[in-house]
Amino acid sequence: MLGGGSWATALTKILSENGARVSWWLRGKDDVQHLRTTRHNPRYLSSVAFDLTRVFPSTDIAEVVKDAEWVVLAVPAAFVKEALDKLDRDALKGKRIISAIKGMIPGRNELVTDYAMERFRLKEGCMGVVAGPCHAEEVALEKQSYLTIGSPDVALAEQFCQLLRNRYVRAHAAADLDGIEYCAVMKNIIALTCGIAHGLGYGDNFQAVLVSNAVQEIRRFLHALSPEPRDLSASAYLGDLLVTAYSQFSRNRTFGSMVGRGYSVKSAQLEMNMIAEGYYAVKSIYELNRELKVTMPITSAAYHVLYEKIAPVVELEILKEKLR
Ligand SMILES: NC(=O)c1ccc[n+]([C@@H]2O[C@H](COP(=O)([O-])OP(=O)(O)OC[C@H]3O[C@@H](n4cnc5c(N)ncnc54)[C@H](O)[C@@H]3O)[C@@H](O)[C@H]2O)c1
Repeated sequence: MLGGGSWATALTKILSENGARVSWWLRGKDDVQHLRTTRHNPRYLSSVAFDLTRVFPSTDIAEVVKDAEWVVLAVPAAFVKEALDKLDRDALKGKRIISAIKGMIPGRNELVTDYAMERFRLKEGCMGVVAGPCHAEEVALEKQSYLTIGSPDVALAEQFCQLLRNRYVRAHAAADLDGIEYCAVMKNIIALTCGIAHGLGYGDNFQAVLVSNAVQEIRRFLHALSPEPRDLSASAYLGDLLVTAYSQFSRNRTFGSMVGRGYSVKSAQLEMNMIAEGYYAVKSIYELNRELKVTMPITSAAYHVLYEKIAPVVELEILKEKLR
């Protein structure tokens, strides 16, 4: 498991409680020491106690990966390149890689799976993504949750599902890796925009229209990039969009709401101790769309507010006219 945040902590809980041995890379020495002595991650989901006969925290990423059958990437997208670049180019050879990251590599506007495949010379069939409407906080509380594992190799996806299934986690396999991964990136942009609207005082009526228009925006974008048939009403797509747009645990929505209420981007980021992936996703998707030229009013509005310092109130007035 690579990553020390909430999602890495939640996935380590699920996998280790199901009997897997989990070597776990965390960046901070103090966090590793704390885990080894108290069995708890001090920073994220700190109520979860780990069984240290099955969970092995370490700051040595090469050592963690060395004997692993599966490698799960759960570092925020903004830092995944930095983390993976610590590894030798052959370090992931012969392993099965699952990305649990819902974001793109900043500056490269590349999906995490595409970057990993290129960096480690992997074949597409050895990678998968974890998606679905699932917040780490609810995993910690063992609330009923659903995950979708997307991989062009559906057998590999199904093997990972078997490692995840338990009393409160249902998991199923799907073949649409690109569609699921892009949708997971885009739903964060939508949640962030819902937050901006909420922060400005728009209500539930407006948010419902925003989210329905978002489904159409995602459909157009996915069709332009990867026009395979897919059912966007499935929980890996629509479910994930809904939970991120509406949940109290959605940090993208919280971040957007702070911006809508007048915080600068910097001060909103400083105040949250967590990463709002949508901030980076907006830039990647907006830049990718410069070539694709898909009509994307919601992504454009978020971009103008976050990167061109257009006042949220002005941008939402413009967006309002474009929604149906
Ligand atoms: N939290 C969830 O419920 C959830 C659910 C599904 C997917 N995800 C995805 O999982 C990924 C990880 O998110 P999270 O929620 O665990 O993050 P988080 O905000 O909970 O944790 C942030 C982590 O990033 C680390 N970090 C900060 N600066 C770093 C750096 N320079 N280099 C390396 N690491 C650094 C921090 O130490 C911390 O471990 C994201 O792509 C997110 O979209 C999260």
